[in-house]
Amino acid sequence: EANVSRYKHEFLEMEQIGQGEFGGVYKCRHRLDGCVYAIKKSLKPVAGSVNERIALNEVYAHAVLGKHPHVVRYYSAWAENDHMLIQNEYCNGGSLADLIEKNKMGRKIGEHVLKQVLLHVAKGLKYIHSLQLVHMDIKPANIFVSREQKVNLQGEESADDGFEEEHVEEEEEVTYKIGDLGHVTSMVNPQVEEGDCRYLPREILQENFSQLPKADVFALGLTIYEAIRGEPLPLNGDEWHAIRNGELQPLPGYSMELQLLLKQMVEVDPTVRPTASQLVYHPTLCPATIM
Ligand SMILES: Cn1cc(CCO)c2c3c(c(-c4ccccc4Cl)cc21)C(=O)NC3=O
Repeated sequence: EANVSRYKHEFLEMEQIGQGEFGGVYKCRHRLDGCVYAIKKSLKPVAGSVNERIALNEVYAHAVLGKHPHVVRYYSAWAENDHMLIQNEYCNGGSLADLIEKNKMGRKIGEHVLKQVLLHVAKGLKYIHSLQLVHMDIKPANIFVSREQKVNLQGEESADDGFEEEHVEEEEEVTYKIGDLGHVTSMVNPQVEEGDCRYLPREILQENFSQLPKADVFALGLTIYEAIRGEPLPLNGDEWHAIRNGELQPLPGYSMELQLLLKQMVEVDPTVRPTASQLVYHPTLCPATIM
């Protein structure tokens, strides 16, 4: 009936973790499986509207993109009482935008952290692009962080002769995941709903959709550039165009190889930008093989 709510019936709402014109995002515990999920609750879009296309894009994309360590996992979506709800994997470490915000005051985000972000998101993009899909809204707010305590008992595999010191090592494993698939579209017959213009390459604005995967690479390049500088990117104007002419500010304190890679990723000509696959195997990002 109209007012039976699956949301209330199946989930315990713990806290609101996001707010937008679309509605809200909530951290919820499933009453049956006891797991925590992120649930976005938005007003049901008007049939035939752009918002409906974005909402359907998101669910179709999640259904196709299934399970990947660097793409936020989808569980379910449903409609109730004029609302649309989508239940996703909860990432407990906030978003990259939160990390940038936190580092505004304090010390800068370390190069090794940024290389991890770049590598993980490139792996997620490689997977998305391998399915002939493109994300089209890569930006700090759509990269989520999962932190897990990894406890590995040393000596457990050796014969337990009673003399082995049980050595427990606490280490935290951080995983970066691509979220918010509302702008995902097909590479083949694209229905491009432009993402955030701060991360949009010029060719997309000019409706040249011949190299869509390179738009994701461009947006990832500017995402890392912003994480380094800690300054918001321009929405328009001369500074917006300067960046699209490949003019990036020097980034003191970061290696030349990383700065060159970022410049390559935001190249004017999309064919010059590396593919996600080339990024995954890029020597700058691959942990140096100890000779
Ligand atoms: C604002 N906000 C904060 C978080 C938690 C980060 O620690 C968050 C998540 C998601 C989403 C989200 C984005 C787009 C569509 C659906 C969802 Cl659930 C939004 C989120 C999502 O899919 N998974 C999240 O953890």
